[in-house]
Amino acid sequence: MARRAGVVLAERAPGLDAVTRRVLTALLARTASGARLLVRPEPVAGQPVAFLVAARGVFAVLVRERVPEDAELGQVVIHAEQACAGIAGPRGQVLARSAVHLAVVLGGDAGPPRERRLGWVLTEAQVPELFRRDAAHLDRALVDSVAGQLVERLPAYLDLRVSVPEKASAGEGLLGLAEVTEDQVGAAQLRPFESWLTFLHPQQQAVAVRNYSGPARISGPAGTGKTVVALHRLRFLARRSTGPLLFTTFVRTLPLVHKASFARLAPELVERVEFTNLHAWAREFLRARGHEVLVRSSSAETAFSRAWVAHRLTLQDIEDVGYWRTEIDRVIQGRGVSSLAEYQRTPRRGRVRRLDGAQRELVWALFQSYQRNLAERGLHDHNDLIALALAELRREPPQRPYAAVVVDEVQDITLMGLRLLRELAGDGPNRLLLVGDGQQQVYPGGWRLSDAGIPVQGRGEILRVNYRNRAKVLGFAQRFDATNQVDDLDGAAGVGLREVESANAGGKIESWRGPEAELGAALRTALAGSSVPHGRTAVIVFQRKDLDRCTALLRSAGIPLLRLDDYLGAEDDRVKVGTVHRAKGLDFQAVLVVEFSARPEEDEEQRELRGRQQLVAATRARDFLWWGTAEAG
Ligand SMILES: Nc1ncnc2c1ncn2[C@@H]1O[C@H](COP(=O)(O)OP(=O)(O)OP(=O)(O)O)[C@@H](O)[C@H]1O
Repeated sequence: MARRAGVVLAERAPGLDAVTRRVLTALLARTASGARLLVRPEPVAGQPVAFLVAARGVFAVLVRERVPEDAELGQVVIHAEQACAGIAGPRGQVLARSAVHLAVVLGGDAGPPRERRLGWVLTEAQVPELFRRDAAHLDRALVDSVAGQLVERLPAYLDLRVSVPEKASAGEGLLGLAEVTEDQVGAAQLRPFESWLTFLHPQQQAVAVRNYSGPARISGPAGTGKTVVALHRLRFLARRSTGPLLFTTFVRTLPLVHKASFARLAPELVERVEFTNLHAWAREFLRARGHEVLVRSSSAETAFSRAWVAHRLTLQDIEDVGYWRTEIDRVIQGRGVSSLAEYQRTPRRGRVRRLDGAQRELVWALFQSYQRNLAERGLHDHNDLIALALAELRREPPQRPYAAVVVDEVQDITLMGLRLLRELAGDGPNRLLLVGDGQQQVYPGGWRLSDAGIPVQGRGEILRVNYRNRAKVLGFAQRFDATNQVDDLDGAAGVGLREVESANAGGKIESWRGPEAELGAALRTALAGSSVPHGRTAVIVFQRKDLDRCTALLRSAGIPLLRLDDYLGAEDDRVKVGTVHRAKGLDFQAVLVVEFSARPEEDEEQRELRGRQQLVAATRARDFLWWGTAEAG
């Protein structure tokens, strides 16, 4: 195949230098197994010598002896992005600007790559990397469709191909066959085809590359691609800046799952971006500044329980212990309230029960006693981590500021967390991006971005097309959209799940209701009857204790499990199982939701919170949603 490719190139592009011809020969040989190559026979400065469209994406190719200066690379990137702008994909989408990669192939005995900001830098021996099948973004039909559109736009480039001859000579035939087989084996091992890596809705694309003069916010209901846009935008920002970038959320495991996605989208940039949850970031930052902060959840719980014993008599008739734990966690500490007088004036957004002055005094006394108990043992809790990091940051800003900070699932971060992020990112253009959906808030206690001094007027975007859930799944989930007004995270009206447009038809829903004793059998039947592999299926519950019950049932049925607490996005054969708090931000091809019907009486706030949690659980399913309700007794 290589020989044929060499002949074709010599005939059609005789003016290429020897190194370029050698590299392009290797690329052209791959067109026999489905890739496409457009070659510029007379290379021009500032433009790629070829465009390669392969399963891994679209590459603008440069062949050089050493890595060119950034100015030239930047010019090539812009040329390539312009050439590809508006290329149509499936379902009304367009080729994402960030799906166009630059590949600089270093011919001869080039030293190690110097800089990878603007593209991939490969030696000749590394060229097969461009064809790795475990990272496929495009199937064959899409490769042809994209290449066909590029051919129309680039008349100066030749559309060159070689094909596997029907009666190949021994050597060539074997090579061709080996490549074809490699493609087929690779295809069988692929993750489900992930079109978001390459194609965006025109509105998603616009948001991914817009220039914002200050902090910006992306909101929109579940499954509208907020995280997808955030990742594409990270790539866009990383290419146009130097220095580190930060992607963070409240949930511990989520940043690592998204890091794996980003590595598929922008392998050349993954080292530039730090993916970490906010508490881990704060702990590391304090450690680097010489402050070891001891946080142990179990000790904090003990400190709180001791405080509760002392104040129970005054507070338990108003609300139960969990309510007051949340009041301290999300309102007092979460908002950084530092005195009783301030607490008396504090708006308690998201909390339905009103508290008068005398009641607030009682809560404050409980809080103080909790603080004393922690201090006596030299301990801190998670909220202290954020407060201490904020104070340290204000005392001395970081030596190497982040070029950009992206915050996902922002609705569950506390007000203090937001202040920390604002301080960290600063106010400059494109430095802070907040992504979230008020409708999916699974912890009570709210804020407006303006409370944290984050102005986003004119820089708020709302996404409205749901790409995740097939129509039937979406229809089922919409029943949980009971809130009449959805907050856009800044006090104005947002968009609810009922208002989204669905991008995917079909889907399957099953529901089950029965005695708890039969839940194990019902789960087994649902799993056995589902055509979705176990590894792409999740079981979601609402509380920790329900998790233990379901885990035990599934284990006793011999079903291999992985807790969502330990799930980092890697593919395997185990059913994922976890609470809705851990399932946030994720999705699975099939989801089995288990609810236990026996619940203590709920007030309005708890009912609303439960509705939001149900909405989050249901919208995690892409194709198949099973909803089980187990009745006590
Ligand atoms: N442009 C796109 N093309 C194809 N699929 C897409 C696109 N955008 C999003 N998706 C699909 O929708 C899923 C949901 O996207 P994403 O997680 O970004 O949504 P989200 O708005 O952050 O959701 P949630 O708020 O529920 O966590 C993705 O995993 C992807 O499969």
